[in-house]
Amino acid sequence: MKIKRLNGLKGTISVPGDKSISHRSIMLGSIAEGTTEVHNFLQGADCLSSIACFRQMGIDIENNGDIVRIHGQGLHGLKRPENTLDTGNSGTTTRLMSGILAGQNFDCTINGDISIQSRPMRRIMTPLSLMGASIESIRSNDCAPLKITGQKLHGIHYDSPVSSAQVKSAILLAGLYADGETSVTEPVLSRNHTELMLGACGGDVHSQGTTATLRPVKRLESQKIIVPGDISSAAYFMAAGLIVPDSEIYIENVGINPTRDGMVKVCQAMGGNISLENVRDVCGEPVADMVVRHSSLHGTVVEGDIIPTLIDELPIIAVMAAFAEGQTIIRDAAELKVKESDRIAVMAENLSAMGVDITPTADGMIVNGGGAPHGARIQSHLDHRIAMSFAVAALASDGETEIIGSDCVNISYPTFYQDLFKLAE
Ligand SMILES: O=C(O)C1=C[C@@H](OP(=O)(O)O)[C@@H](O)[C@H](O)C1
Ligand SMILES: C=C(OP(=O)(O)O)C(=O)O
Repeated sequence: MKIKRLNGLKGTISVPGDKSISHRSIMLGSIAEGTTEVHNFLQGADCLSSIACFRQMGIDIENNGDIVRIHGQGLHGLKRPENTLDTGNSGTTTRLMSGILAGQNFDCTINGDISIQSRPMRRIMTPLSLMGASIESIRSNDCAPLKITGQKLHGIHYDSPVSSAQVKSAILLAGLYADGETSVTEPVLSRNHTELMLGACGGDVHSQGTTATLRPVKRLESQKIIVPGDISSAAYFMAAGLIVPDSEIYIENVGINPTRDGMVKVCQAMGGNISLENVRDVCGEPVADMVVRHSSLHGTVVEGDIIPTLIDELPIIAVMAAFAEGQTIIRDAAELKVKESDRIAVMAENLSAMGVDITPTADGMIVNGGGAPHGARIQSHLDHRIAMSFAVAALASDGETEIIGSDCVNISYPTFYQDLFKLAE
């Protein structure tokens, strides 16, 4: 993909459904009683991996592109898969599904692509083992492939060393199969979609501060789920609207759950002209429309409790920092190293190639903005968030940018390039 500078992005955009909520709709729908109907399901490769895995366990899932219907078989209705469950590129599928598999009455193996095979799984293996699960890293490297032999589980209280919704959710989902109460305390509150969605389908779940507590129930009920637009996908349009001169973009139907909305706060802290309209509730999740106008940005510090609320947006925040006056410091974000790529190293490599003054640190990066980034050959490292971030950077840079491995946007946003270039017509 080759991209040149553009001016004046204008128009209305509706980003696809939230990835986190789409995954959870498949998992909870599969173990609920009755048919779960999902509207605005994200048809990205990651969520299709979740569908494929639960189909392999005997769940009938109809996907007509507009509406996904999951014919749930109840908490104990999954069947032993004949083959390895393939989670593709999806950390969310791998970790959340492991929690469910830990409590089944069968054994199975799960594995994913080369990136998944290097992402840390010890973070779920430890708490699930404390619950009585049998979960083994087949290559003894704490990564997938994982062999999981379902067991009778017991409830635990777990003090998680990381603020990770995937860890928290794996434990809570296993807790559905435990003989007592399960609770998780995390250092900083991470996204709470699992708690909200479990509550909506009849789960007994309570949150207080950074602790979520679940008691097992006999059954979960199916739901109609309307998935809000993904703020992590909207983030590229927020950034594009702010850094591309003469732009004004209206982004419709964006989920603004307070455990996910750090990007809006950072845009505003950098001087971005971004406002929320029509704030409403859709299926228990807050949703808004956004108006974004080109702005002169200045540097900021992104650290502490806000980090989990924008963890996937840090690559595009680093791009905004490159176009802002002054210094931006990102810290407390060591988690970036264990995503689809090492997002600290890859942002440093690629922004440097564009002539940006960036220093990677152990838990983030320091970007000195105000230069004039120029086009370059960008390696996506097959990380969708990296490809999308540099497509936006390219629009405001001199010359031409080539993104190698640009197709990986398919993971979370298959129509990304069409949607972006439509705003320039
Ligand atoms: O629970 C989820 O849906 C997700 C949680 C986050 O990961 P961690 O829990 O590993 O921080 C995020 O990066 C990922 O894109 C989706
Ligand atoms: C980290 C991400 O997803 P996952 O962990 O599900 O692979 C992401 O989408 O940026």
